[in-house]
Amino acid sequence: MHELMNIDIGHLISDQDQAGFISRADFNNFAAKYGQGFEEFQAPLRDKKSPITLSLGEASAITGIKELAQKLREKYDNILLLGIGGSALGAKAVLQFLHGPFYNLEKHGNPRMFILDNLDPVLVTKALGVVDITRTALIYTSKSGSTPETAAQFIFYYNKYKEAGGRLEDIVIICDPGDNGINHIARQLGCHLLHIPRDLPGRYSVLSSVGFLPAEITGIDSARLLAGAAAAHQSIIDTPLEQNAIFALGTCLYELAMKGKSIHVLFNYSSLLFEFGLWFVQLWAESLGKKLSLDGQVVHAGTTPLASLGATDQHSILQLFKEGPADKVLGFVTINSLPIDVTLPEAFPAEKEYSYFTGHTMGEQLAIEQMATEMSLVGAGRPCYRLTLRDISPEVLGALLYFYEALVVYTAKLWHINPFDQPGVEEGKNITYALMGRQDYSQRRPDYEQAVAQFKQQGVRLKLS
Ligand SMILES: O=P(O)(O)OC[C@H]1O[C@H](O)[C@H](O)[C@@H](O)[C@@H]1O
Repeated sequence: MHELMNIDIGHLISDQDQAGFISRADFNNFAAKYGQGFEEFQAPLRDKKSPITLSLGEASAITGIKELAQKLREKYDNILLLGIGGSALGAKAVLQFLHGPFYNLEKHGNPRMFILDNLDPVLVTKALGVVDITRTALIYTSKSGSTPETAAQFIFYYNKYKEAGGRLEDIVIICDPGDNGINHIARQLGCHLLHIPRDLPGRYSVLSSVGFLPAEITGIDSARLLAGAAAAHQSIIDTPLEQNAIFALGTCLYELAMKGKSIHVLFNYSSLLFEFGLWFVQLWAESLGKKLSLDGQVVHAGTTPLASLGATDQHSILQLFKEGPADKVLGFVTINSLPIDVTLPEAFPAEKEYSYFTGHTMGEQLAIEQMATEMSLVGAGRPCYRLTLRDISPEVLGALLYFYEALVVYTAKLWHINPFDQPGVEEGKNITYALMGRQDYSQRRPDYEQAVAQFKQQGVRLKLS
C-alpha cells in the first residue's frame, strides 16, 4: 500500500501538548491502551471473516462481469444506472476519479453512463430527453431490492424501455441473493442478474459487481481496482502496530472525538475526488452514527463527516474551518503525480497580480495552495492529517476505498458499535411504505396517518410574502 499512497498524521499530534491535538505522551501510550483492540480488528480481516473482505473474493466474478460489459458496450450507446446510496455513490466515485468530469462528453467509443441516484421526476424525465432509449441499457442496482426510490425509477424506465421495444433480457439487475421481488423480476424477465455477497453491506459494495460493472463498461479494469484493495488489505494486516496507518489514524480520530472534535472533514484536493468525498460521507455516517452500543447502551456514537473540495472550498467554507468552532479534524487527500499539467505562459508582465505565474504549473500551484491551507489550519490549532495518492490509477483508488472501509471498521470497534447496520434509516422507510400503500404495511397505515396528521398540526407556519 505504501507504494500506492502514504499518510502523514504528524499534525494530529502536538509535542507541546497544545489543546485540540493528541499529546505526544498519549500517542506513545496508544499501543498499550488500544493494541489489544486493534488485534481484535485485524484478526477477522486476516481470517477473511470481516464483511469488507468479501470484496477480495469478488475476483472470481470479474471474468463474467467483463463478458457482460463487453456485450453491453457493443450494443448500446448509453447506460442508465438506477441506484441510490451505496448502490450509486461508489460507482460515481470510480468513474469520476478514473475518467474525469467530462466522460459523457468525450469521444471514446464506450457508452455514456448516467447514474441517476435520486427520486426526482424532473431528473428522470430530463434523462429520457438526452438518450435514445432504444440505444440505452438499464442497470438496476439495489442490494435489498426494496428501496422505494430506486424501485420507482425502475418501474418508470422499465415501462419506457418496453414501450420502445427494448430487449428485456439485456436489462441488468444487481442485488442480494434472495427469494424476494427483485430476484423474482429478474428471473421473470430472463435478464442479467448479478448478486452482491449477502453480508457485504451496500455502502461497502463498491468493490463488487456494483462498482465493477459500470467500471468495466466504461473501460476500467476492475481487476486493477481489486489489486489495489488487496494491497491495502495486506498492508493493514501485516504492518506492525507502530507503523500501522489504520491503527494510528483510527485511534487519533477516536481520541480527538473524545476531545470534542465531532466533525471529520475530508478536504479532497482534486475535482476527480469530489464524488469520492460523497462516498466517504455515506460510509462514515451510516457506519459510525449509532444510538446503541454493541451491548445495548445508549451512546449516540460517531462523528459527522463532511466532504470539501480544494482549491474551490478555500473560497467558501475554509473561513469557518479556521475561525469557527474548534470541533473539526481535517483530512487532506492529494494526488502526487498528475497525468496532465499545465505550464502558465507569460501574460500581463506589468501587472503584479498576473506576472508571478509565468513558468509555474497549475499542479504546482494546487500543491502549494493545499500545503498553505493545511499549514494555516494547523497554525490555528486545527488538527490535520494528509493522504497522498501516488497517481490516478485503479490500483490507487482500490487501495483508497478499502483503506477508508477498514478505517471505519476499526473506528467502530473503538466506539463499540456495529458498523454494518443502519437502523436509523428504517423508520422513515416504513412510514413511506405505509403511506404509499404497500400491502404488508397496511396494518400500520392508520397509525402512521394519524401520526403524520398530528405532526403537521404541530407546525408553526409563518408568512414570507
Ligand atoms: O442498495 P439498496 O438496498 O437499494 O440500498 C440503498 C441505500 O438504502 C438505505 O438508505 C441504506 O441506508 C443505505 O445504506 C443503502 O445504500
